[in-house]
Amino acid sequence: MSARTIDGKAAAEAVRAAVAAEVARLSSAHGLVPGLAVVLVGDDPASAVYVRGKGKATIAAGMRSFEHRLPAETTQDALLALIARLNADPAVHGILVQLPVPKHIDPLAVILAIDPAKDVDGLHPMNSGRLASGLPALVPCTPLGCLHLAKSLHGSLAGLDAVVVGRSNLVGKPVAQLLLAENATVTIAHSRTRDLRAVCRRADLLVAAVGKPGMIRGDWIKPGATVIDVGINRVPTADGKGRLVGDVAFDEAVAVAGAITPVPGGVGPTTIAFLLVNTVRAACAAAGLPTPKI
Ligand SMILES: Nc1nc(=O)c2c([nH]1)NC[C@@H]1CN(c3ccc(C(=O)N[C@@H](CCC(=O)O)C(=O)O)cc3)C=[N+]21
Repeated sequence: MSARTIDGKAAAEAVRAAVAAEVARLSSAHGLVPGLAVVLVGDDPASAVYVRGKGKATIAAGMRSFEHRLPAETTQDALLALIARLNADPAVHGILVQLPVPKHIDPLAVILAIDPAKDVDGLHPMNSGRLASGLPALVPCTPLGCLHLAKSLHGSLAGLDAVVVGRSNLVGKPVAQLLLAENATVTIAHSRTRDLRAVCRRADLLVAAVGKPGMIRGDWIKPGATVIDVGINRVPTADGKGRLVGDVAFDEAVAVAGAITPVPGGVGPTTIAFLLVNTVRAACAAAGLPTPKI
């Protein structure tokens, strides 16, 4: 038996179409054009690709895109000064500073400098705390994408055994909070978890967010389980170009799982789609309009 491959690209396209429709409505009914500022410090080529992808998707949805590419030697003070300007700019509703930042910059200082109302990455402790407390919050985009894919497959997640492998502030912890809010029974596993294979094998829904290519093997998966692979790892190939693989050994897992997200074409495209959703939500909140239903 072979698992169903979940089409993240199609799911993302549907979300982006809904965003574009909502943006058109906001613009004609309220003169509100949501704006997203993306800040990239340094010239990491992989990061530059994401920034370009985000900029294109933002324009295609009818929103404004503000890109700030700063040299790698930019000081922390200069970056904080830019964030202060973006916080004060009424045309900017969402701010995303691409991570990682160069070593001489403290990422926490950057995250704390962003106005929580514009924090479309959901990394400010105000937003992560609100999420954990069950209050309205801006939630990180990758976890929103994971939840969207899991819910479109399962409908209700209530009572499912969900195992999240990875405990980052950007993915592991918020995805666990979202699953808990959907009434799943949630285990957060990580590199120090004893018998990780046995823990993973209990999962009806397995979310892999560790950043280690192919670490989750076929025999770690309960037959018929849903597997959401968040890993985006570039591994070398003979032609020198490299290719993207997830944290799950896909060829093994596909023979065991009930449904699985591929890499690329799984969670990645939904991340960008929910970045647009978060920007529209932030814009509506700033304008005193109700949260849109997307
Ligand atoms: N503050 C911050 N927030 C982030 O959300 C953030 C970040 N920093 N730093 C880098 C990572 C990485 N990331 C990706 C988003 C989409 C794809 C994506 O769309 N990937 C495509 C393929 C892209 C390709 O082929 O190169 C896919 O999986 O199908 C990948 C990676 C967001 N990140």
